[in-house]
Amino acid sequence: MEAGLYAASLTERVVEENPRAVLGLATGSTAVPFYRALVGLGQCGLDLSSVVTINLDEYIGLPPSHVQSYHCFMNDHLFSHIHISPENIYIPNGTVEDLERECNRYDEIIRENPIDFQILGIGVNGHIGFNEPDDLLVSRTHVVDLSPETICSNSRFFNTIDEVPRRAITMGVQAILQAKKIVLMAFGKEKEDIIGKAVHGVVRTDMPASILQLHRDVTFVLDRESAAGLNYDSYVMEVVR
Ligand SMILES: N[C@@H]1[C@@H](O)[C@H](O)[C@@H](COP(=O)(O)O)O[C@@H]1O
Repeated sequence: MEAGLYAASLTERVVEENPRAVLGLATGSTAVPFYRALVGLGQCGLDLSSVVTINLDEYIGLPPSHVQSYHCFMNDHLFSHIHISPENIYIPNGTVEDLERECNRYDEIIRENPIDFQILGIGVNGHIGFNEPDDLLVSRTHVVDLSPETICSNSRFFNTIDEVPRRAITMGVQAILQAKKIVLMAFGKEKEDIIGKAVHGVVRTDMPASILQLHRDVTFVLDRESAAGLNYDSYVMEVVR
């Protein structure tokens, strides 16, 4: 089965059980096939009109109209293709003056809308959302200085590396861990090492995704390349990118 479709079918089950489910959403190239499949399921009758969506993160300084903002990504890949009311869509606003207030506002939204289903990608350095490797992990929504690895990795979406924002607002690890179900998607050779560490390694704040080992319901949707370091053959259903 195609990986994006597999992840989307897990979402479908949640939405069929609860049409008002709260979906925690991610951006990044890994998520693109997931959204394509979800839009396809929507066209085949899956009713997404009452779901609430809460995105993980947004760059600071990019207006929603900027082509590389996560607002724009979500509109392009999902929201413009499904029927969903705009008041049910939450994405941090990285253009406000008072960022601390925005973080508090976002935590209040998450508190009022506990996440049923969280989609995650993973950064090349093991970040989830924009929770970067550090001496500590922050539980609440916060402003983060992006690491040099993340800036370098995400520069592929910008004309020059200087255009990549240096800071972002991200949901903290508490909201992620409180999601009832988590699906992390990762593809390609460049994710093999971090997937090995996230799944089998010790739980460390300098490998943020390893904290998912503390959650009771996480599904990793991987291709052969990203899963090459794991010994889970008998547990893994074959998916293709
Ligand atoms: N903040 C996002 C993450 O949420 C995402 O997981 C990561 C992976 O991106 P990609 O899927 O393009 O490798 O990209 C960004 O940094």
